[in-house]
This record gives sequence, structure tokens and C-alpha cells, in this order.
Amino acid sequence: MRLVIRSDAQTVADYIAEYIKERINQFKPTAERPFVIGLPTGSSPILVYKRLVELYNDGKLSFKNVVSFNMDEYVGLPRDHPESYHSFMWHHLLKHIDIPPENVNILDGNVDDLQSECERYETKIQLYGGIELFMGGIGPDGHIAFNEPGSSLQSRTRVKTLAYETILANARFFGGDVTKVPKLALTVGVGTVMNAREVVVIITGANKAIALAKCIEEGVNHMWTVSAIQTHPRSLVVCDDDATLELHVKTVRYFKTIEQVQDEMIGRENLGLYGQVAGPLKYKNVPSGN
Ligand SMILES: N[C@@H]1[C@@H](O)[C@H](O)[C@@H](COP(=O)(O)O)O[C@@H]1O
Repeated sequence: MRLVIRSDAQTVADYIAEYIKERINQFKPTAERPFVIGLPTGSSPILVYKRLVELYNDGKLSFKNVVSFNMDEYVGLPRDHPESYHSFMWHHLLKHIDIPPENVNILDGNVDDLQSECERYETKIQLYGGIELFMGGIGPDGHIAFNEPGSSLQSRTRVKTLAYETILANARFFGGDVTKVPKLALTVGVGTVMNAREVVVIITGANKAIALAKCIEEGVNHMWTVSAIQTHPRSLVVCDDDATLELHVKTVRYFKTIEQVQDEMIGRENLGLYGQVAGPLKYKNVPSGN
């Protein structure tokens, strides 16, 4: 796993947006071979989406041949409700870019048969050959998507009952009224996320500090479902200084020096994807720390 630490939420967003732009452009997606991306909601990715829209407006990135799968959706919240994840995605990203609407996949939490909807979603991901890059955020209890503590680390897309802590955390989007927060959601599983060829997680703010420490310094544990990324061959966590508050000083220094040494040895401009050397330099295929 790589851990990249930046000073604040804006520089974290800039880093991730630039990273995604590079990944999509390097993939050279076509209609027959689209770039399949997994996307989250929540406040953490908002700045990333804003930066991606700017990159699109500057002509540096196109989503014409990108297919998206969102992580989750509330059950029973009308699609056009301002807090549905459908509304969130169109408001913050999708309506501002050139992604064809038919390439957008978001779970439907208003169907009669929720289980079939989850199975349909998993099948569609498979039909596209899996997800190339899954971006995720986490809740303060370390959940990824809506995979609440205790979720199976092999789980697939399914219906989940939300933890009280999550309902409380998300009440801010419903005027602070916990009774208005849906209690059920559809969510991709931890296994669905881990099957992506690459996973990138945004962790910002002091309220995520304990979760980050559990994810980085402790073992894989279903009570902190994001910790499953320790077993992923290509995982990247990008956090801000505030989120590092519960990490050991030596952990922070370790990951900072890894980046520093790579910069010194290779030069940031020559770093390819996954932190490996891109060009014909003296040092080839320098390991990334994954
Ligand atoms: N299901 C979403 C998660 O996917 C998201 O990561 C989390 C954190 O949101 P925020 O970034 O607002 O802290 O909120 C919800 O629980």
C-alpha cells in the first residue's frame, strides 16, 4: 500500500484528480475498450470532482469513453431527492463533463427487488471486464462505501442496514435530523472494491484519524473495513495532515521519506503509475512501496 500525505484537503484533491487524469489518458480508452471507474459520494470527493471538471474544461481530460459505477445509494430515497447519490453525482460531476449518460451506473434504491438490483450491478461490472480504478472515501468508523463494521471482507453488492454512527454522521445532509436519514442502503461489497485493478482512497480530516491509523498500522479487520486494502496489490491512500493525527510519528516519517527518496532518485516528473519509473532511467522499476 502507498500512503501519500498532503497538507490539506485541496492538495489531496489536486493529487488524486491529477492521478486519475493520468490513468485515464495513459489507458487511451475507446468505445470498445472504455476506462471503467468506481466512484464515491460524500464530502471528501467533492474537491476531486471539482478539479476533474476543471481538467475537462481545460481540454486535458475526456470522459467520453469512461464508464462509471457508483459505490452506493440509499434505499427508498427518491432519485431526484437532493441528497440521493444520483443527485449528488450529477450535481458535482456528471452534468459538467462529457460522459455519455448510458455509461453512468448508479444503484437504484427504489426498485421492488433490491437483491436482483444488486445482482444486476455485479453482473454488469463483470460484463465490462471489471473495474480499472475504484476511488473511495471512508466513514469515521472506517467503512468503505456502506460496508459497515463487521461486513464480510469478501462481500459483494447487497442491501445493508446502516450503523447508527453512519446515520448520525450523515444527518448533517438531512438538516441534522436523524429520522430523515434512510436506514438502508445498497452498496458494493468490500470484495467488489478489492476486485478493482487499483484502489485509491481519500482520507481527510481529524475525524478520520483513528480510522486511518487502524487502516495503516493495524491488521486487516472487518471492524474497519477499509483495512482490507492492505491485501490489495495496487492500493493508494491519499490523506491530509489532519488525518495523520493518530498515526505514529515514525509511520508518517516512513511514508514521507519513501516519497522523498523516490523523488530524489528518480525525479517526480519521471515517476510513472504506481510510483514506478516511467522512462529509460538509471533505476528501472523501482518498487512503489505497495
Ligand atoms: N456511503 C458514503 C461513503 O462512501 C463515504 O465515504 C462516507 C464518508 O463521507 P464524507 O466524505 O462526507 O465523510 O459517507 C457515506 O457513508
